Amino acid sequence: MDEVLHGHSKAAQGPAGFKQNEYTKIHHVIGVISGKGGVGKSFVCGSLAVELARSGARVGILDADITGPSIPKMLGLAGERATAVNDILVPATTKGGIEVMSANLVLENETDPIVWRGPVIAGALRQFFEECAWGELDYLLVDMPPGTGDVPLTVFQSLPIEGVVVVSSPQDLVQMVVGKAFNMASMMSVPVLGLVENMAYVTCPHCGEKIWPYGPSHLAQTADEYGIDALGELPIDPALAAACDHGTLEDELPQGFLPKAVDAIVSTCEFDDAKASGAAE
Ligand SMILES: Nc1ncnc2c1ncn2[C@@H]1O[C@H](COP(=O)(O)OP(=O)(O)OP(=O)(O)O)[C@@H](O)[C@H]1O
Repeated sequence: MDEVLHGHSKAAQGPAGFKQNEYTKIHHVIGVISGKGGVGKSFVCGSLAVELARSGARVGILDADITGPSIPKMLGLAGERATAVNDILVPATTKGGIEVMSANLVLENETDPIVWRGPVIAGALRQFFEECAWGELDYLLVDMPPGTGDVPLTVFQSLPIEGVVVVSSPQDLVQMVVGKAFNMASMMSVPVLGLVENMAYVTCPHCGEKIWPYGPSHLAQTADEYGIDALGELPIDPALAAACDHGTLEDELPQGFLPKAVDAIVSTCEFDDAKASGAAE
């Protein structure tokens, strides 16, 4: 029974890992996950991509949140379509150079609901990775489906994810929803790079005072409990909510918005590169 609930290894459990094609050279795949929906996971994923791209990295986002895709809109790609050349998909590119593949970029109509069952979703994910010409990317960020169900499990099993950033709301820190995300990553043997608390506070537009509507942050305490890094608290910022709605996040995101999370990704990937080149010598 324990084996059924907790599994053992990727190889023992699920679909074979997706492979890169001849048009793709992705150096690092990083997931952004949350224990449940609506905590701002896509917002954090988009913000990380913007910051990495601003630093000069080649960045793509695979929007694995197939039934609730929100990446294209926040990055100004609403109404855009991915193209296809000889059955190979070509991602859409934002004006800042971030490549994006998302269900919303292949639907005839963006408001069409996606009512696909698990195996169809898994097929779409495979296409987005294996049949997509990503080119050379330093980082492919994967906006994971929320929660800990069938689809996130498929993503963990199929994509070569090197590490995940966990996004949480203030309430989730208290209600231990973070534990579900953390445990899922652990079961899949994927390192957790750290925890970001989204929507933790608001800044008074008049005096600049930080107001904590949900009480003092539990970020450090929760991160400690799981032995992972606390990657910072993010504000509720109406200007950024509007930027997501208007597709201008690339322009509006303040410089250095989530520096610890960006550093965690970059340093983990550098460490993995060093390990790989050491092993090759
Ligand atoms: N810190 C923030 N400040 C202002 N608006 C935010 C913030 N975080 C998220 N939002 C807004 O909240 C909405 C939901 O965010 P988002 O789509 O990132 O959630 P999600 O966790 O990915 O949802 P789901 O997993 O259910 O798809 C978006 O419209 C986004 O613009």
